[in-house]
Amino acid sequence: MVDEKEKKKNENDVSEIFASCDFSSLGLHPALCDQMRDRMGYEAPTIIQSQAIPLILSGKHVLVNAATGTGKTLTYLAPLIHQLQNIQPRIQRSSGTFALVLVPTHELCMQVYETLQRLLHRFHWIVPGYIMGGENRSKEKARLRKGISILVATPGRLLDHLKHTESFVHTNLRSIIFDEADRILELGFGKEIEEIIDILGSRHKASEFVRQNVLLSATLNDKVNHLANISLDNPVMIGLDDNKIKPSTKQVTSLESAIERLENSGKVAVTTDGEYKLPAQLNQRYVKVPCGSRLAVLLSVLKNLFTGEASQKIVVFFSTCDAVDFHHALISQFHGLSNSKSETETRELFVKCNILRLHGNMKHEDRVKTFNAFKTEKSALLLSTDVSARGLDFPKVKCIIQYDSPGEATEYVHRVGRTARLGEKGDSLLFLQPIEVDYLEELKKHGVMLTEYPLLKLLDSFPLYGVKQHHVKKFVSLEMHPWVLSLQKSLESFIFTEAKMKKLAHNAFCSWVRAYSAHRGELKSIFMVKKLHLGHVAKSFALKEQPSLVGRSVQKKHTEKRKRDQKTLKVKEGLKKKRMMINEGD
Ligand SMILES: Nc1ncnc2c1ncn2[C@@H]1O[C@H](COP(=O)(O)OP(=O)(O)OP(=O)(O)O)[C@@H](O)[C@H]1O
Repeated sequence: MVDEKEKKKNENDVSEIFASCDFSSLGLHPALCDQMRDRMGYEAPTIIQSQAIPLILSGKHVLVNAATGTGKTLTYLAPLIHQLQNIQPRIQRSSGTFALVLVPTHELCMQVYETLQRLLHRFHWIVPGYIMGGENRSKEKARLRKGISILVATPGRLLDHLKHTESFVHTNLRSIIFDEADRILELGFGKEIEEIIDILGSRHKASEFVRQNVLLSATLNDKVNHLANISLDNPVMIGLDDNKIKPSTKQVTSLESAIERLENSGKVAVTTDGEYKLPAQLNQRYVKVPCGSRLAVLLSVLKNLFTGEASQKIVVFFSTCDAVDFHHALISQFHGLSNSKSETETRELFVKCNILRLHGNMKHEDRVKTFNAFKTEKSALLLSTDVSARGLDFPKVKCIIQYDSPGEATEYVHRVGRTARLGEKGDSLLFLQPIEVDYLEELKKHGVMLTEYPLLKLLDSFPLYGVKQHHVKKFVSLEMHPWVLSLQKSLESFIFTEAKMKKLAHNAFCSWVRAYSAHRGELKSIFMVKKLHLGHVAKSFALKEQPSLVGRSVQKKHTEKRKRDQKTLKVKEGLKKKRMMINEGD
């Protein structure tokens, strides 16, 4: 009976992801369809693919908004390949670049290139290639001189070659794809993109060809408007709800409910206040942890996950590169509770796992190594900044932990989107301090709802001196939980005795505070740096003492301001806090 229910549920999940047609019915070349089915295992198109591929094939400018992990890469690559293989006589390397795919990060660049290579298996005359920051420029120049038919690129490096590589032929360019369009702009590539579009020709006519441009993301928002308006001509919108597009001119029905065409002016205006699409099978939770206990709780959650199941793939997101480095070093070396009774226990790592790290300050080759390793490993823990948040398709990731909050709701959506891809199950856990819980309201505005993680139950399950916590004593607050206290003490002693670790902790502390104060706009009222207790922040890096930030005067000012603000808040929050404490102890 249970099996039947589960089967029915899986069938429903599948019907929400895949369309009930096959690739050939979308108008794609039979050899491409065979390649996708026989070599890549793609039996049927996803719903977004079935909607967008015919439109892209028709040559229209298209704006695609679809949940993470629904196959947007194939949505644009398959029609590109179909269009290029159709050109007679066959295109030649010497004719240069016919299609350009712009992506925000190195890793996404490699990933799209790899998919492209596999798709082109039966079309050897169409040459794929990539250029990106960190790679050897002269080797790239040589490849461009030989000719790349479909070029995947990051914006900075592309602009560099457009300006300085004379042998780069782009007069035949027919399509530009902006994958993760909003992120390209968020990373500050707006000017580069404008210059690129300037050099490559307007959206209307590049040379004798009509240019087709396509923009895609799981979170199209008003940052994209400018880019859409300079690059798209009378675009078709796919997957955008009516309330995300202004002005909306048309009543939509059936298939058209997902396709809204702006007919009056061809201008795009996407609003930010709409709901984001998240995978329905994603189990989203949050955990409320006071700042000083964050590290102990993170390690406890990880220990539990890696002890519970033999193979686990988990990504933990941090706000800074220094924080990634510190936690990576700590988890790779920390052996557990110093006052634990068992010798063997202390010889084992506290969190036993294969640990990897990824961030923008790493050497390009190391980034590539990590990216490939995490893709192929069956069980691993990846600590990362937002460099992994966009578009990366690591197979079988079971859980996403956002240890440092993401800021914009869009980033939340992309981070959790690294799991629960293409109908698979996945969990996510967002860490929030009690002073940050209003962030849940911010997420709610975008239709993102989270339930609370049963943290005390988890902490109670850890044996301390051989006795399970619930046999010891009831307590009221999380900070005073014997397991947390004991773990925190061990972490602090470990850092205190290791000079290298202490240095990493100091750096991580400083950059974390800087990142915290850099929250933008409305989020500043949720993530208020002046509400932070820097001593507690230091504890979250296992530091016994708070390191100097940028000089005593700034620190003093901060403390005075915090004290003043705290006085005012005290009365208001007193009652609320008491209630919270009692609830926590219940
Ligand atoms: N029709 C299909 N059938 C089976 N698998 C598919 C199909 N289309 C794509 N996939 C696979 O689905 C996974 C997710 O695809 P992709 O990375 O393109 O998603 P996405 O929508 O771009 O996600 P994100 O928004 O996170 O970038 C990939 O592993 C891809 O190979």
